[in-house]
Amino acid sequence: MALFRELNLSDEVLDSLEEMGFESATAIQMEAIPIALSGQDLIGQAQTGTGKTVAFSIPVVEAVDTTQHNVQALILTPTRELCIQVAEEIAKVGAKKGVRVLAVYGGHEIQRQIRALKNQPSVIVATPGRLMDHMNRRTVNMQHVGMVVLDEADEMLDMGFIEDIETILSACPPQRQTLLFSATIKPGVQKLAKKFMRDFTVVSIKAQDIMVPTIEQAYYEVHESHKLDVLTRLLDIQNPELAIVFGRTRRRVDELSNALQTRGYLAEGLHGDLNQRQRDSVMSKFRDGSLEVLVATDVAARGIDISGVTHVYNFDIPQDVDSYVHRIGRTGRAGKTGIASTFVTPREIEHLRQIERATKRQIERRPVPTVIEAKYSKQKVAMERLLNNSNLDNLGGFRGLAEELLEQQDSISLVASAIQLLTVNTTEVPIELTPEQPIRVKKPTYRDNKGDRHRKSLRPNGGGRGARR
Ligand SMILES: Nc1ncnc2c1ncn2[C@@H]1O[C@H](COP(=O)(O)OP(=O)(O)OP(=O)(O)O)[C@@H](O)[C@H]1O
Ligand SMILES: [Mg+2]
Repeated sequence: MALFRELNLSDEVLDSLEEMGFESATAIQMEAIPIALSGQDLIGQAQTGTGKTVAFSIPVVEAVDTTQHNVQALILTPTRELCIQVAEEIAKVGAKKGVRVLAVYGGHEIQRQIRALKNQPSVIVATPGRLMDHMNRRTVNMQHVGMVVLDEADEMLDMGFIEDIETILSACPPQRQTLLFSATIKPGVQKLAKKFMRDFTVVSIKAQDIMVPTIEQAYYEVHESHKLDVLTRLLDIQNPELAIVFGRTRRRVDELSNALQTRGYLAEGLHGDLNQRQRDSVMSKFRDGSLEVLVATDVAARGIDISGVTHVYNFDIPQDVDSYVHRIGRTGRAGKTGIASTFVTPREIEHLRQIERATKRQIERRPVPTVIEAKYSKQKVAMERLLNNSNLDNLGGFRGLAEELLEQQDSISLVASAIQLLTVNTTEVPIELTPEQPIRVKKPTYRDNKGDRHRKSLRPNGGGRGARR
């Protein structure tokens, strides 16, 4: 590993990186940063969670001239949550240099964005739809944009976004530098990218290494009607710090998050039908740990970086391989370990095999855990909670209460009763979810402006920007 100090960066950027706790550069950072600093166009592909954001944030920050008051760099992201996250990361890298960064995304009050744009931030991070809105209102000036980054580039050049991207790029100066990043860049994307880029360099990891080695992958063969029970058993047994559960549709996410709440889990849903305030609130609760389970559509599949996510569950098997790679990549980030479990109905086994072939990794089949195993795990967790209660030496008034109880009952019965109460079994409260159709054939998908994925066949009047609005 190379140190950032060896990469010829400005003192301000080095100071910021130190503040962030980063000393050595990851592989993609080591390779991509010098190329980007030399002014060349670049496609950067590296596994999920390996620091692509910093790999483009550093060249962005180095390129900014803070004495100029205009927009000099533009970063595009496919979802609002990622837009906010990337803007925060660039602001951190640019902190010592005093780089001003603005996140411009849909669902956020537009007048406030217009006022903020008038202050001429140096860097804009945007979702395409909202940026186009500002372009149409002439509330953003892109004449001085010297650098454009497409994060999740393959997704951005996918059919749902491509027209917006073309419009945005043609509003930027042609001599600008263009950087593309994603964990999944297929040759088709490179071909398409030629349209937007000058002579470009590709920095890429080998195809067989696409899967992050620190993510343990397993699947469970489960009938549709049995998925909820299996999920709650796994949650009890695996006891994640934070978990993301992916469902196929918005309805699925709503039903599943309600069901998990009913069964006593701190769970909430995230999808494109929620308003932005709800989306922000769910994300901030998940980030600060007051929510343990985030139930989401593919809107949370790409780029989202939350360090405590130890487990990912594909409640519904993802539509395609890329979605699988990105979804499970929400765990096992920055060298940490993670566990990804996928539920597969009997008719979807062939689809799972396709994913295995494409990722060149066998996904281990695991037996569905039983009620007894789940119960035993819950009891173990309860016992650990009693034993490791950090207040054990400082129970004050509770000791008096305990003495009072011990006058009436023997100690074993009382502790047993405490364990029982701590493991109240809400886990198997019967709840019915609306079944989802099994996935069999692979169909192209598109993404609407709320960030959710749809089958192409559902798309009204066959395409174009209009269909997403
Ligand atoms: N040089 C570094 N040293 C230590 N940690 C780092 C370094 N660079 C980035 N990180 C951390 O690694 C985590 C993952 O980074 P990032 O979100 O940029 O991954 P990514 O490659 O963009 O993944 P994805 O493909 O899922 O978007 C972040 O928490 C980030 O702060
Ligand atoms: Mg990323």
